[in-house]
Amino acid sequence: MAAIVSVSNLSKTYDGGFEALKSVSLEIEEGEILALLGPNGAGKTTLISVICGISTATSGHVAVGGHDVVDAYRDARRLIGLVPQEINLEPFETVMNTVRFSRGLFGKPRNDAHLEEVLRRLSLWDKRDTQIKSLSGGMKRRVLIAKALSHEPRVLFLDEPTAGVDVELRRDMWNTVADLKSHGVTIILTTHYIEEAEAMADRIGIIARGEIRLVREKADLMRELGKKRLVIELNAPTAAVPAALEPYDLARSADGCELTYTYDSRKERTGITRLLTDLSAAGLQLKDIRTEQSSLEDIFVGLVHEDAS
Ligand SMILES: Nc1ncnc2c1ncn2[C@@H]1O[C@H](COP(=O)(O)OP(=O)(O)OP(=O)(O)O)[C@@H](O)[C@H]1O
Repeated sequence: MAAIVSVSNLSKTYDGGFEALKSVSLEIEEGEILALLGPNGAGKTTLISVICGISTATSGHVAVGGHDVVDAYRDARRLIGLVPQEINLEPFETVMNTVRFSRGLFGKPRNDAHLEEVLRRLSLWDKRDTQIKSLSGGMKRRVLIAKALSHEPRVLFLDEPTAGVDVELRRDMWNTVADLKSHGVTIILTTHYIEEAEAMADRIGIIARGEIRLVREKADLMRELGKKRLVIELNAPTAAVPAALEPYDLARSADGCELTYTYDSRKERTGITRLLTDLSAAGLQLKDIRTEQSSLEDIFVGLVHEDAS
């Protein structure tokens, strides 16, 4: 797949001297859902703002659909829909007029058939003549998406789509995003909910302190997360891992009291039963055993801590 958004060596230093983005490079492929996961203040909104042409970079380049976001601002901006964090709608306007007006701002000719399709897809068609002020919070968020889709963009940016939203609405938003993807929209969303990145994304990028720390296929990350560790506590410390146990590639703790076996929990045969038999044959006595599993949360927290230290 070809990259629809290409970010290269992007840096942003705010006026006060704060470096919010540090040489960020990222390729976003057409049709994918990329989740940018990062703690508060990591630089997610800044990155989106620069890509969308709302904020200017200090150095580096961004191209959307091959158009440079600075030199060919209009061409790039036409391809982008942006759903902001804040609900900024005109309360007395109707849903239909809101999206119609938004489309007009992009200089696109009136196309009510397209707007009908967008509103239907977002379950807002029945509300087309309703004033914004009479809508629920969840519906207002959907109107923001409808507005962002009004001019037929190819890439949709969702900045913290479910911040402060209850669980039910969050799931509703996840379904909406999946549906948009099935209609060929490329989606980049920012979130600090790990669960959200897991639920929606094809790829996950972790951003911390203005740097992209990792970008991986979610499936690969999940495969890694499928790895479990069996920690074996011994009755007495062992000076070394017995030769008979070498095939298990056990890690010995510094004090020799624990041996750790890493295995794939999703495999039919984990090797645990055989390991326990072999341990006892090697003369090691167990005091206790426990399992541990690394999660995206561990990876995330690890990266963020490493950063803070
Ligand atoms: N206009 C500005 N002037 C100076 N510093 C700013 C400005 N806007 C943002 N920052 C700083 O840049 C950093 C990144 O902010 P940004 O809003 O991009 O983070 P974020 O990852 O979107 O955070 P959140 O999850 O809280 O929305 C923060 O430390 C913020 O205080």
